[in-house]
Amino acid sequence: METAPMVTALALFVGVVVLIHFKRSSVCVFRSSFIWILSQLWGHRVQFLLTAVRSTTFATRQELYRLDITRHIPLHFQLLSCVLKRFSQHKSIFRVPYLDKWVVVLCSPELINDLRKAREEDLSAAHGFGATLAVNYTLGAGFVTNPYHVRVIQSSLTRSISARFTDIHDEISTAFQDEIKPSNDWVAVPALRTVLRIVSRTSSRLFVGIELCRNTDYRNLSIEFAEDVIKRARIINLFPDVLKPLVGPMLSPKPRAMARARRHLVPVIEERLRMDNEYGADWDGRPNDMISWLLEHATDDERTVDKLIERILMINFVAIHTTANSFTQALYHLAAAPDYVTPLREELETAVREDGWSKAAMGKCIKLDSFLRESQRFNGVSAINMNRMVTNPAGFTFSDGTHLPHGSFMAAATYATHHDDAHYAHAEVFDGFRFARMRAGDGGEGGAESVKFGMVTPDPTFLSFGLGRHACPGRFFAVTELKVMLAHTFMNYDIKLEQNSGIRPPSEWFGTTCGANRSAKVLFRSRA
Ligand code: HEM
Repeated sequence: METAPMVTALALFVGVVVLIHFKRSSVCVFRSSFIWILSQLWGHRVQFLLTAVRSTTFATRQELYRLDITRHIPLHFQLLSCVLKRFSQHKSIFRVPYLDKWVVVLCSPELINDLRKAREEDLSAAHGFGATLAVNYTLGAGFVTNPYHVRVIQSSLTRSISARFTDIHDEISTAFQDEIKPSNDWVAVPALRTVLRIVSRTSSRLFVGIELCRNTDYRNLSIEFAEDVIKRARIINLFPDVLKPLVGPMLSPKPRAMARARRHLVPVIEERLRMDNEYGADWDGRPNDMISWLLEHATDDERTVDKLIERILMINFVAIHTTANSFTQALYHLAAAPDYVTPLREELETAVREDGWSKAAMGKCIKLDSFLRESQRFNGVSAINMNRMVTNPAGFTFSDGTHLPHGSFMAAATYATHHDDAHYAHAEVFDGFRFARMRAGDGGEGGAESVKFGMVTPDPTFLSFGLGRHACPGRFFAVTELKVMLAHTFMNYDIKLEQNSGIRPPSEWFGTTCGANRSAKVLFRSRA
């Protein structure tokens, strides 16, 4: 009985806090939800009309952003992706409402270059990722406060790709054989789920060794944790900051994932720590894997079993789904356009004849590299990349004079940049060897030596891996994995789409995220 007034008071308090929090950002959210429902019912004309009215109001209220009425469209989820895909192809800057904040979108190479050149103390990537992924409650605060895993990936992992190439190739071959049994008949394979298992095994072979990478529960944990982080972060971000410490721990996917990971990783890490403490970091037979690399860079407070497990979960999070989605998209492209297969096979056969299956051979496969880069250009994993927050109390001013205040969030319009005819001829057409031709024509320097237009080389018109100091440090490993997987596929199988229609299964958009089609199957048949 006595608790009733307290519960009512608490409910009122929470209600008021939520209202205050949502006062600014969610007026637009409610309005855009309303617009969305209307547009579902009566078509897109209503949506444009209401949006235009709303944009005018906004423009007169605030002078912060230069607005283009037809392009400043406040929407989220499906509409958000629609906006970011179709309406940001212009040389400007505009902002869109997420459920929890406004995000300023940069649409020209000049503005994106400003973002690339900005000092860390002006624009923070860590705060950008941190807020988007609610890291304090999902991955762990260390992802932002002490991101030493970035150095580990940049240096130790990237340096070890050649030395561990045989393991990468072996794990990919074995995983394909386990997942897609050799058969003279066509076998339908659910593409994305299968690829996720292959990528998870391959990454884990380098990260934690052959035994664990083939353990079904460990493999499922690596896949499921990343999915949980994304889902939970979206929910946690719906709450105002003041309530996050309350709901964050309740919704956190970390405790369950840690408990599950401990079962597999504790013995391995304890033994490694024991050996390192006894013999230093140079003992014979010390595995050349992620655990060793982390220990080489970790400060004392990070050298505990739990902290190392947490770090491995973080690395799995950034490494597995990105690569699996990218590969599945490329696989769909290849299955939909089998004419690419013969030139790809010929190129690979020549390279392997000269260098065997090695990193050097992969480096010589310019057409393969081009095909993968074009697939990234065409789909990517997100409509916007390079999330940053303005951390300078004085705000941030772009080279064109646009000023954003402290606390603003921004990102680069990747999809729109990639699909702009000003940057790519016939940008809406998938042209697998586009970059191979560009590379050959690169001032006569073309061929394997030229890194320009190569898959791992970001530039202001190719943003799949970001750009500048925070460009994806795992891209060298990811690209090696992607090349070996695609090469293994076309050398060992014939592939086609289920209906043999030549139409690539459409990507699935959720807000700004672009995923490979989850339900499509690809047919595989072993080559004679
Ligand atoms: C095809 C696969 C991949 C794609 C498309 C991709 C894409 C990206 C993008 C767009 C960013 C943000 C860059 C920016 O903000 O400027 C990023 C950051 C990052 N990626 Fe990747 N990534 C991939 C694979 C990997 C792999 C395999 C690893 C690790 C082994 C990895 C580790 C990271 C890390 C640690 C960051 C944060 C970098 C920082 O904070 O400075 N990624 N990635």
